[in-house]
Amino acid sequence: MLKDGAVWALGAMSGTSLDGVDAAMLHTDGLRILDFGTSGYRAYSEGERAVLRAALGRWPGAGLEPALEVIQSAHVELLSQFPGAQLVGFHGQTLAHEPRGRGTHQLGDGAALAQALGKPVVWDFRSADVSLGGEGAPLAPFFHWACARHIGATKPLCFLNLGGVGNLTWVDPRAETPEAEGALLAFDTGPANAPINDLVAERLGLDCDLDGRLARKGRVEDGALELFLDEGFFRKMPPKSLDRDDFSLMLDLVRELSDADAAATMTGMAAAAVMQGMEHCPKPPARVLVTGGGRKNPVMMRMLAAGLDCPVEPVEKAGLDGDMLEAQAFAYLAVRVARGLPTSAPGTTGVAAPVGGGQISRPESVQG
Ligand SMILES: Nc1ncnc2c1ncn2[C@@H]1O[C@H](COP(=O)(O)OP(=O)(O)OP(=O)(O)O)[C@@H](O)[C@H]1O
Ligand SMILES: CC(=O)N[C@H]1[C@@H]2OC[C@@H](O2)[C@@H](O)[C@@H]1O[C@H](C)C(=O)O
Repeated sequence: MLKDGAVWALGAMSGTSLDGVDAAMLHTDGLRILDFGTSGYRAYSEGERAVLRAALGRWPGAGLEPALEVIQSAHVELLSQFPGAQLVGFHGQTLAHEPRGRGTHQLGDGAALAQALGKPVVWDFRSADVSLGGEGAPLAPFFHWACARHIGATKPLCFLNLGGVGNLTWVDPRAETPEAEGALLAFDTGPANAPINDLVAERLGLDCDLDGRLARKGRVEDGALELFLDEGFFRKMPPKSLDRDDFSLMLDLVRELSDADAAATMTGMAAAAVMQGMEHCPKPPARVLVTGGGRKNPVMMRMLAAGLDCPVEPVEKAGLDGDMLEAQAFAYLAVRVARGLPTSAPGTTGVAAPVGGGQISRPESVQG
């Protein structure tokens, strides 16, 4: 276990949108952010993405070797470019997530990665939380607390991650630790970019609706939006989390619409899901800081700004890096695991008591 001192940790995240691996260095003692370091990105090739896509929904077992090979080799390639890292936080690729059912599955072999990099690797961050009754997600909220303190926030604020799935964290920066009662409330809001990506891939062979160019030309179809908001998920109190494809029915709701109207409606659904989620905040936030790829979609940002009564801004407005926040989060969580500190709490995953997820693998030469 690490002593109290700060370390340079390297976090790596392969998100639900399957675009690639993000990696970022963070100097932290597991409580405070002392400094941000360099970062990098390794995109998946078309072929690699197809292999990963084919593995979505799968649980550990035979047949995953090609997908595992993609994850391991992409991570080794990217993470070897950070020789200064003292510890690695390796999220892996979520293939399936059913916290009240079969569990949660992040593909990746932390022991093999530790061996390949010659560094200790913290991995399997979500299982312990799930086995103790938590949702296993979202896990970035403890880092959001550290970010809120780092930027000098004095009033409650929200972090909104618009990735493949959306997740919202309400944080009270006056709390002394992230696990303190009332410090955090976090949950997945609903689908964000994943269904939009799926729509434009299916209809137009595109990766995403870049800059909302398609949605901008369309109009939100209210009937489809209402049917979407009828989903039981939105009435559920937090904590709650989602699998990437839990809302694949969305594609059916827009099937009859033109490409532009379908894109506008799906963008509207992602924004409306966030607005529903905001109603769960214990107190109105002073601002909503948006991270993840969705913050680059001006149509989505405009819809959010129109629907919420506080400023909605990309995290860059507060000096943070919205492309790397999740990778930094897993660097932060890795240090917390190594120091024996919790990484989730009742307010973030619904787990009964604060819990430290993640296991540590060390390369054989430095074992013990
Ligand atoms: N300029 C842009 N215009 C529109 N959408 C964009 C733009 N840039 C990124 N995106 C969307 O953001 C997605 C990537 O977001 P991000 O990297 O936050 O997802 P992720 O980390 O894989 O997901 P998650 O947080 O759910 O694990 C892209 O797949 C795309 O849909
Ligand atoms: C099971 C899983 O991998 N969930 C992801 C996903 O992507 C966004 C949202 O759904 C969030 O719950 C989580 O990721 C972020 C990094 C988190 O744990 O905070």
